[in-house]
Amino acid sequence: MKLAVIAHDGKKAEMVSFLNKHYNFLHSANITIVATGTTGKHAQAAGLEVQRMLSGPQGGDAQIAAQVAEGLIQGVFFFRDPLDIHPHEPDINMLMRICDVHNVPLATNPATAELVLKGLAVASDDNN
Ligand SMILES: O=C(CO)COP(=O)(O)O
Repeated sequence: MKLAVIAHDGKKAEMVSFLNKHYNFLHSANITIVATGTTGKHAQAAGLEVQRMLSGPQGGDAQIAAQVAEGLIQGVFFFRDPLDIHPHEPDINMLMRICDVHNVPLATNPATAELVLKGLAVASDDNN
């Protein structure tokens, strides 16, 4: 299973601490993590293993949306900063729309992401 993680600048620290907190589960459940460029750089600097796409404003959100549309990504954790403006707002909206079009779980804050991970843990227990 592949999960995408994306965080706006004001939320990158929260994303790294979220991933650290859940790394054992993600690793043991064989979940591959793909990230937009700078989010991925922060995660790698914290010692986490992630695949990096382009930075969000350079097309990283669009690359992740394409993988969602192709059925290659099964969940998206997108910690958005609602208090900041983003030059690539159309790409952000497009990624969220594509998740809805393809019924792919999309968590836009850590509280929802926790619940999604709990659901994945239950699903992976059921499969074992
Ligand atoms: O801008 C982003 C999401 O819209 C995130 O991109 P970065 O991880 O490259 O900062």
